Amino acid sequence: MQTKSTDVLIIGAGTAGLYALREVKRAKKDYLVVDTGPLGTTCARVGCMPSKVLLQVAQENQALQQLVQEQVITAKPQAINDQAALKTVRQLRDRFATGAAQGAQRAAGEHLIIGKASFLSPNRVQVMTAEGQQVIEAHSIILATGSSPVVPSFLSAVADRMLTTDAVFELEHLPKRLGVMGLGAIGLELGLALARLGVQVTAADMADQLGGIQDPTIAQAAQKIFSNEMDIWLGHPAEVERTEHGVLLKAGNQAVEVDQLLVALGRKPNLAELALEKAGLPVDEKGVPLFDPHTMQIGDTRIFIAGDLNADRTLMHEACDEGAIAGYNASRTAVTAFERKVPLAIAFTQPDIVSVGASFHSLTAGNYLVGEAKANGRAIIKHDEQSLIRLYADSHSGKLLGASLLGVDTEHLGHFLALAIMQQMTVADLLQAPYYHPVVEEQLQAALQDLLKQLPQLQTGLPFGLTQKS
Ligand SMILES: Cc1cc2nc3c(=O)[nH]c(=O)nc-3n(C[C@H](O)[C@H](O)[C@H](O)COP(=O)(O)OP(=O)(O)OC[C@H]3O[C@@H](n4cnc5c(N)ncnc54)[C@H](O)[C@@H]3O)c2cc1C
Ligand SMILES: NC(=O)c1ccc[n+]([C@@H]2O[C@H](COP(=O)([O-])OP(=O)(O)OC[C@H]3O[C@@H](n4cnc5c(N)ncnc54)[C@H](O)[C@@H]3O)[C@@H](O)[C@H]2O)c1
Repeated sequence: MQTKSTDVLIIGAGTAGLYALREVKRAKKDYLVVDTGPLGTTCARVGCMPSKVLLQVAQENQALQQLVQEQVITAKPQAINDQAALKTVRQLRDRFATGAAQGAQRAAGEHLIIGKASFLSPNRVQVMTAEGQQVIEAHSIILATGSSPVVPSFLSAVADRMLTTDAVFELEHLPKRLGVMGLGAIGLELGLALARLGVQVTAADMADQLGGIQDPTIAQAAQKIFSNEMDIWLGHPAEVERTEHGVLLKAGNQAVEVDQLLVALGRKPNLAELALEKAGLPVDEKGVPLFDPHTMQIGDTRIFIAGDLNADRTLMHEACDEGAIAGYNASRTAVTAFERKVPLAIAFTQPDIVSVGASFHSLTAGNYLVGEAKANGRAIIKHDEQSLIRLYADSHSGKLLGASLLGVDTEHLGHFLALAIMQQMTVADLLQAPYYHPVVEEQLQAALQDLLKQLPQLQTGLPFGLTQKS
């Protein structure tokens, strides 16, 4: 059996692992990277990218249908060619995934080992490869093996009619009737995309609000908007039953027969095969190692954990930051604590659902104010009649704390607000920015004015948004 030694071993060559690798190389450390394959990252192969391509194709189809309905286009277009639509999604997906896989191969070069890694002891890992077993001894180890869809065992009865995100982008044809279990970001994005391609979608979530939206006013508005496109059942766990021609999706006292089932019940960290017990790591009740989110270090060990594997901030840009932090610290004796960025989450549902900064549940009653604005002219032009944005500000200082947004193109507003929160800007500061007309950003201006009216201590007596020339 071959034994190799290295400074840093990275397990998992996905987004977090590759960002870690960049820092290890910058520190000029010796390294090895192990991945089971397929390379190409979850984000590009089965995650962020194919889901956004599918949403784009679906929105284009929806826009076309709308023009037909308004008789702007009079010749009825042919029915959607689902095989071609799904092939288009795969073609673009393949471009992203191939690019990512080639990037991983280039970055790791001859230091890449394709195989399954598991611990033998705190600094020794065995790797099962096609050629046999290898043992690697490393001074520091970075764990970045990502996550996989949660599929409860009761679904095995309908396994042949069940899809997860690992399979949905491989479909050759669209089902006529689809059941969606779980209305988090995945269930919502994919349920809406498929509904916009003409699939009859019924989606169930046991939570009382969809998309994990915490702000009750935004949650209610989102439910109203998206219920126009698919049947939404909230508040009861979903169950299934096999039928002669499909699957009976049930929740509470509702039931519907569907042809296929998309399971979007969350993702679980890929911990099981790592044999963490042999590394003697401290873990929580779910078996996830206890780590410091500012250093990515597990306890006081030389083992670091980044990306979806730590089940903390399971988003692509967070995986990049966590990988970079882990790679930086794994390459040095002293560990540096890094500031984490302003929280930002976007579901690309058009109207988008955005949460930025302090979440609604984290606000303290009596210490915050809400500024609200509804759809403006530009939103209405973009067929978004019901958008709603809610900004939260500190009731004493007037600093912006966070926001919950529901509206077309609010992905961009979310970034603007994240920067403002990062800079600790007040409502009055933010109103000093120019707001062009007609743009969706004017909704921010309206919500900020709504806030400033409630903050007499920030008012100068001058017109809102204007300052005296010095
Ligand atoms: C459908 C979908 C849509 C999404 N959309 C978005 C979005 O729009 N925006 C966003 O920010 N996030 C989105 N996400 C989340 C985002 O994709 C993840 O947060 C991110 O990809 C996690 O990266 P990672 O490096 O932790 O994991 P991965 O990229 O999965 O990397 C893990 C790597 O580890 C390897 N591996 C696994 N087990 C082992 C082992 N035992 N030994 C060696 N190697 C192993 C795997 O082969 C893989 O290469 C989406 C996710 C899904 C599923
Ligand atoms: N645009 C984006 O940023 C984006 C898009 C897709 C996915 N993601 C990431 O992928 C991860 C996984 O997404 P997800 O949507 O699968 O997970 P999730 O945890 O966000 O949502 C799962 C949903 O399933 C529901 N659920 C669980 N068990 C149930 C049951 N028995 N019956 C009915 N409902 C049940 C939960 O209430 C929850 O709302 C998320 O953490 C997210 O960060 C992000």
